[in-house]
Amino acid sequence: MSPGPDDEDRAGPGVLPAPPAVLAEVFSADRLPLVLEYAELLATDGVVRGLIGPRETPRLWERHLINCGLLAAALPADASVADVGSGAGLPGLVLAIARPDVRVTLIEPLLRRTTFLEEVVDRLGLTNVTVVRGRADAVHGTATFDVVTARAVAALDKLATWCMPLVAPEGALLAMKGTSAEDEVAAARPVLDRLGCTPAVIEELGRELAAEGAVEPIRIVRLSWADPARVSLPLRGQRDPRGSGRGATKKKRRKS
Ligand SMILES: C[S@@+](CC[C@H](N)C(=O)[O-])C[C@H]1O[C@@H](n2cnc3c(N)ncnc32)[C@H](O)[C@@H]1O
Repeated sequence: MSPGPDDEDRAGPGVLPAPPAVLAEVFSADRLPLVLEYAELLATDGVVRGLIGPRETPRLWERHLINCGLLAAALPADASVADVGSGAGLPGLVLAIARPDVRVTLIEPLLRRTTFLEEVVDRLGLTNVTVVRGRADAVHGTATFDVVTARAVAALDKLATWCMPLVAPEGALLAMKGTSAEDEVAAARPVLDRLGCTPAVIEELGRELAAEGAVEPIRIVRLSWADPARVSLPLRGQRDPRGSGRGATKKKRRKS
């Protein structure tokens, strides 16, 4: 599922295929121009700057934008969302485009990537996105979120250790995992138990569209706190995320 890391060939931009008809079933009509513009930026700047592999351009729609767009259906209304390891913005930027009601924080340590993310946010005029340059654990104790997302970042045991401290007591980690989901859940079980998670739930999204043959469904692993009343999140400073109602408690935007 990786779009091609930095060490992949820095080939020129590929040709972005015409968007498939199903795009209009995943994104509302008023958001389609933003998805098209983002796709163009990924296929051009994103490839030239080594943020997405050139071999991904032909499958940008199905494998990346539609794949991430399907996750939008799993977000509660007005949720605060943190996308850990956003890379070139997948799935975080896609979620922010698909769902203007949610507030998305993109957490990404690499400067080259956060620079691109901030440029895309400015170009698209997205007002519901915050870019944080740093590793997930640097945000521990400063903010919690209704939903934490991650795609192609780490195995589930490591991912849960990085992400669960960012999950609000009633929130959830939604890890996009594909066919490895069951194996990863089994391997991570001791870590998930130790963290205090509910048993992991594997969900499939996009089934209806898949039945029409239009898309591949996506598979996510959902992790929540087993006992939200007793969640003890490591806090720095004075703010208690649990007392702040829904959503993130702190926003950082660091210009590179
Ligand atoms: C393979 S890329 C996937 C990018 C994107 N999620 C996608 O699906 O296209 C993994 C990303 O995770 C980031 N990353 C690695 N460790 C991280 C950590 N501890 N906290 C936040 N991001 C991390 C990397 O910098 C990289 O951008």
